[in-house]
Amino acid sequence: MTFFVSAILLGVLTHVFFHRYEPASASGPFFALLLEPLLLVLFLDFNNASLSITIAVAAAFWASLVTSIVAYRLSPWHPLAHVPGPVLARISKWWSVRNVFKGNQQRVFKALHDQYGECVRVGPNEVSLIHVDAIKNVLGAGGLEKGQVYEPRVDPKHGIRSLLTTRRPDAHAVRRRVWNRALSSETLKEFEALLLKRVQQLIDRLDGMVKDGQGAAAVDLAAWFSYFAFDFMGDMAFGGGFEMIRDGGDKEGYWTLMKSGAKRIAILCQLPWLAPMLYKIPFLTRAPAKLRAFSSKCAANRMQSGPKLTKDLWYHLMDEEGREKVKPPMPEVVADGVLAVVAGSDTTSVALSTLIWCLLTNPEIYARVQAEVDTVFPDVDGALDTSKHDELKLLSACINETLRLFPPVPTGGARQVPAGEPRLVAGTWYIPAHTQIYVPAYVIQRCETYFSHPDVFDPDRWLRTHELHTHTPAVLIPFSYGPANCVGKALAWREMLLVASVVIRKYEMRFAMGDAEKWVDTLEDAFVTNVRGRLMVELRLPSGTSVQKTRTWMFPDSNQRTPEASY
Ligand code: HEM
Repeated sequence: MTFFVSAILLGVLTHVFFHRYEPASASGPFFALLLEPLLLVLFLDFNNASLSITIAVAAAFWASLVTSIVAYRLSPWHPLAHVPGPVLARISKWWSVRNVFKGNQQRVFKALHDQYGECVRVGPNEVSLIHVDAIKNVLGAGGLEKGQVYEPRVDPKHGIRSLLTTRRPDAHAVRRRVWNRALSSETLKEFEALLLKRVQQLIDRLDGMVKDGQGAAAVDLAAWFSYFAFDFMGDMAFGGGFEMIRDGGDKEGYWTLMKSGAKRIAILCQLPWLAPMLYKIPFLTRAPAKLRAFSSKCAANRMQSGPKLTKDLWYHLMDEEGREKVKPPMPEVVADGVLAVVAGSDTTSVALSTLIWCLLTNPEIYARVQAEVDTVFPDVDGALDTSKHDELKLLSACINETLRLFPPVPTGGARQVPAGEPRLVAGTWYIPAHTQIYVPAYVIQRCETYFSHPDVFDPDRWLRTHELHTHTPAVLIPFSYGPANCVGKALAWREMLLVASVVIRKYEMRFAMGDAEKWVDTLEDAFVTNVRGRLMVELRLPSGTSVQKTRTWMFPDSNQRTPEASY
């Protein structure tokens, strides 16, 4: 009897201890939980200790520990007791792991907000908040710092942080200064030659397929947009290295590696305390290590070759111009190069794919956009002229509306309330210290409080001059908000407008498969959206257009032909 009472007491005490001194890694607690029952048995009755008694004591200890944790998390004494949410989410993080594993976190969060309201408890110490003021107070300057959820994204072997995982605001601001310079409106012009080269290559490949299909071809546009965005970001970050458009797929396997890694990391982010332990398992670190080795090789090549067609992102991040007092450390620049490829490729390609999907499911709007693009670019070759992007009002509205309905980063990372008093974050919501707060773009942008008919694709809501309906542009946050918002926003807009207008100007499009309307249901929330389904679209040249003719596009700015040989 003494054994069991002691085991139960020890279970409760262990919970109190770990609650007070929360461990950063699971390895300490893991061994403590294994050893404690054994030590208890030896301590209470060293002479009569046996395996069966130890097992029974361990079972009582663990049961008491779990009961104590669950009871506390559900109790009215928990600091988040005032926030409603599903029981499983309040009890354990494994509920979130399941959602991320299934890839439907954004849809689950949406359903929960529909059920419980603007603030929902989505984890034992986590809330999701969709109040307009939370955008400024959580994500804005002077808001909250990035939460623990970012820790598993840090290079496990060397502890090197990228810009994204630099959580301390002062350190982040220092690194961000270099990035801001790298992706300013002036440098955007510099990158245009690289961008146009890849757009030309993409169109050449699509043209080739259309020609082979004698005027029409069914292609997986989502895949080709991915190849384009990945190759382009490889050019930007490392002066080249990826050739997916040329190969028509992922011959080298690095794209697949990144994608599978992205999902695994998204899952681990739900269990930041478990990550240091899991990262000791070689099987789990093999993929990131391979990726790191490849990135380092690309970086070394780039160092040797210098910038190719024009100054690239590496040029600025490595400060090859010599503007910083202290040169950025090479490992950090490599980490930022990988970040650029990860952050800048799938986001942009998903946005382009969902845009085309939205247009094809709304034929009237598609016809209007087509008319606009044809008017702005009367000559098909002129669609590469980025100086006319300001005239693409309806296309820009369609991109805004696509990013509203399908933000490529649907939930994003959480911010964390610092130690101390509860913080008034928005409305009447006081959120206690150490709580992680999500402001999910997918949910807030589809909230009826902020937009009329929020689930309808209605680009005109961005064009109306006098508003009859509810319209709150302040909650459009596909690029996040504040000092850690997307630094590549202007570049992403340039890419999206360019590729979309070229494709729309050049081809007539329609779904090539019967059930293509369900394609958006295959979009997974793995931090950045993961496209699982194929977006099969039939591309057809308008009658009277020849493939040959359109293959001689010129670069409007540089007057330079595409260097075919370099593909
Ligand atoms: C449609 C395209 C894009 C969307 C929707 C998008 C969205 C976002 C979002 C939501 C964040 C914040 C993530 C967080 O707080 O955890 C972010 C950060 C970031 N994005 Fe983008 N992004 C896009 C394209 C790009 C491009 C083309 C680049 C080019 C390099 C880029 C580079 C970055 C970087 C470096 C960060 C980290 C910023 C920081 O922590 O200060 N993104 N992006």
